[in-house]
Amino acid sequence: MREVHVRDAIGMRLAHDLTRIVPGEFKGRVFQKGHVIREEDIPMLLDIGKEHIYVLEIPPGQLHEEEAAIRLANAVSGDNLTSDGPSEGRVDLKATIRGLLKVDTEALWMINSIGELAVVTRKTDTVVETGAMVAAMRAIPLLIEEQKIIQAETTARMSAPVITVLPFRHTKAGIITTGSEVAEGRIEDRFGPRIREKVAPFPVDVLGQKIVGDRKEDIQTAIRQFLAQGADLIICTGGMSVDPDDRTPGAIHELATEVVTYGMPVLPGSMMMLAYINHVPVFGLPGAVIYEPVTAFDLFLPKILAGDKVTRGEVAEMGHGGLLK
Ligand SMILES: Nc1nc2c(c(=O)[nH]1)N[C@H]1C(S)=C(S)[C@@H](COP(=O)(O)OP(=O)(O)OC[C@H]3O[C@@H](n4cnc5c(N)ncnc54)[C@H](O)[C@@H]3O)O[C@H]1N2
Ligand code: MOO
Repeated sequence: MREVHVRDAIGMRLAHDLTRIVPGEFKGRVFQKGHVIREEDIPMLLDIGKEHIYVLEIPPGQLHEEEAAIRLANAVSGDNLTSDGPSEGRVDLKATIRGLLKVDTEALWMINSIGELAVVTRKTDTVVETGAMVAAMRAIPLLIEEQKIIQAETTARMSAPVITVLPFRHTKAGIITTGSEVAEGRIEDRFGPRIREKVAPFPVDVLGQKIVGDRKEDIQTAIRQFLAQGADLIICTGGMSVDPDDRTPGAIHELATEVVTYGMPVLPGSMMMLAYINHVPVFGLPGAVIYEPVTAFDLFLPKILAGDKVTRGEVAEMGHGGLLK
């Protein structure tokens, strides 16, 4: 901090907040710490009795925490985000839509390894509401080496973007329910209502539900019919485990252009299948989805509805933290 005459302080930063008091009318902050003094501020400064003020001296090659936070936010922010601040040296990123938060976790790790700065996010692949705070960032010291921010900016540019929110797409879904016990009316179908409940928070139109038995050909005919109707998501239920009547995985497998996985390191829901027929994702949901409140299906559904392609690598990573129950 250095003491300077106000007339010499133009372009310098205030070292602390300045308060004005007008009896009966006003008491509060008129200039904020870090504020860059402009020519037009001088009359007000003199009005509140400040002929001399303390300014922050920023040596070349250093950045004030607020500028550092603003630059970090600009560097990491992708689509559907707005920034808020700086306040107390921190800039926040908020979602401007309801969607799926995507964080490039590797780039984030690299940025946070630079030191003396912090970029903090919610977990990637979480559903975020409009207006929700999804990330916050700051420099740790009041003055930070500009080189560190440049390094963060370079890392962010290579991964573009580090943080983004994907919108949920308008999706037409077809439900195919297998199982002779349901087709023959021995038990009441519980899967249809369950899936409608799971997709309700998203822009999904359910084209319909086809109740088929355990014949592979019937499951495949139902899949083809939904594709012909323009379905961009197909959800098959039941018949996913090891019994002779469990024909769903085979039926999907034969029609699929890509099977991402049959079985995954998540419990409950480990017998789930995810495949693609061209660009249309196809789920095979195990019985556990009707019984358990949260399963593998809940982890994958938002990604699929945001059009985020699921890879085998991501599936394998889910074992860590995949014990949901
Ligand atoms: N020996 C093994 N047994 C089981 C395995 C395994 O790997 N080896 N996996 C277990 C897991 S995990 C699950 S989950 C379950 C269920 O898997 P399925 O998807 O094959 O389910 P189903 O056999 O078709 O049905 C199980 C149960 O749920 C009832 N069900 C099915 N669909 C409906 C419906 N639409 N509405 C109402 N109820 C429905 C069905 O009647 C059965 O009672 O397998 C474990 N076992
Ligand atoms: O597929 Mo089962 O859902 O792991 O319980």
